[in-house]
Amino acid sequence: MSWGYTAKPEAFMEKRSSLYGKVFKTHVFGRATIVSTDAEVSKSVLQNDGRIFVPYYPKSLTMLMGDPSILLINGAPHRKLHALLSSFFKSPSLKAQVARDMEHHLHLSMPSWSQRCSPLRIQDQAKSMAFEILVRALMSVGSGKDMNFLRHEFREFIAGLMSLPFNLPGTRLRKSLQAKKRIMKLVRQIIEEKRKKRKQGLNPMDDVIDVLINDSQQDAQEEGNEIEMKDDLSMANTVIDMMIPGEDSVPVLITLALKFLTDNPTALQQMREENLKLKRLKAQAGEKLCWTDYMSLSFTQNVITETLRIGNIINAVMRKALKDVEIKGYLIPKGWCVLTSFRAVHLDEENFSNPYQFNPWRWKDKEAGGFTFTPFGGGYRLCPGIELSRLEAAVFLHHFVTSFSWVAEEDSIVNFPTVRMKCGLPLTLTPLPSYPSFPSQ
Ligand code: HEM
Repeated sequence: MSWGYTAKPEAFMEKRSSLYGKVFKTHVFGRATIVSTDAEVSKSVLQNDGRIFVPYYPKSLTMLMGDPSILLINGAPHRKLHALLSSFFKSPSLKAQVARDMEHHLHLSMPSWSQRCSPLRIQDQAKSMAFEILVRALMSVGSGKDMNFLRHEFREFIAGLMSLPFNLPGTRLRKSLQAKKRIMKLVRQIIEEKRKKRKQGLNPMDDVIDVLINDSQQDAQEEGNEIEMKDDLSMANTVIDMMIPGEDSVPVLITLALKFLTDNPTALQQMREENLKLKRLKAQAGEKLCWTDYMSLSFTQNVITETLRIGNIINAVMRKALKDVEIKGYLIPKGWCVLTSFRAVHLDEENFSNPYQFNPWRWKDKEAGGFTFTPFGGGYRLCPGIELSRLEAAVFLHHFVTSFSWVAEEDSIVNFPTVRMKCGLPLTLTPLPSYPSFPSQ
């Protein structure tokens, strides 16, 4: 853990890899653990479904996750839920909504940013926007009382994810569990209202709750069962647990991209030119930007890819072996944990030349895939939010780099327990001649 707080946490891995090879034994959170910094071994671990490896999280986290939770379930129920969510998150209608939502939030916020005398903490702004967009995609709650309630309670809930696992009055974990109960109550009310509307013949597919209700109704019909209360409970749990990986990662991606661009003026200039060109073309054609336009900005996408590689928003994932298993000559004994370090692979010179250099050009004409590049994990648990995350970041970055130039205050990246900018990346902004970004709104 002490390595985690340094600027180079992978030095923990490098030291041991140099002594024992790319796969070695150690203790993480007090558990006997095998660490893999080898892309091939990590690939095999990630590609194995719940028969050999199951997800492993610190105890406080599992106590806060629901039962069942997408992050913990295995086998056929997991595959079904993962497929449902992935196809919803990939749908063009959701992407169009997410792009519009992000534009809307920027449209409301940017005028006040351009007039500020004090620096703007970009991480806080991105966080607030990404939270609202996520909640809308999950349960169609818009800005207002319920959104503020969810924001407050969710903050209280996640504060306990990495706490001591004691559920006693006054402990951090107990406070987080209580916050989760309050969120559950609201989410269950939303589910009930949606069910009532369905009885009146309305069957929208606007958000994750709609997708889950639809699925539970189909199951019930096929099996000739009544919808049970436990269906709504597990649905509420699924929705809340999806907020855990979804909430913080996109704003950190946006903030890190701006940090790396600040440090690399040539990359910033190329990205600004690419985005200004698109903006001019659209203005000449009298058209608004749509989600496919943002995704077609190749250099911007390369900046996002390189930010994911070097930023390592999710450093690693852990699995527990259910039986003895041998991978590439290494024995992983039953009951042991495996930590697949994405960070070590992304920063390994064997996989990327000058790995510590932010170099978006390395991705020119190159697929951002394979098992040496796994910011979104891989195999059965590959993040369903991949495309949405890239889209949100691209929309934010488009409007930001074409509207402002900036000077950044001194700040540094923190890598533990989660990746973020220590001071939220304070920027002093100057509007560019191309500002405002939303002439047509
Ligand atoms: C930059 C942004 C993001 C990064 C880097 C990221 C990374 C990851 C990684 C590494 C995993 C794999 C975990 C494992 O193997 O145990 C994962 C899973 C997951 N992510 Fe993301 N994520 C991002 C954004 C999102 C968003 C926006 C959502 C939207 C709701 C989301 C929802 C999920 C879910 C539900 C899972 C669990 C999938 C499963 O276990 O089947 N993520 N994410």
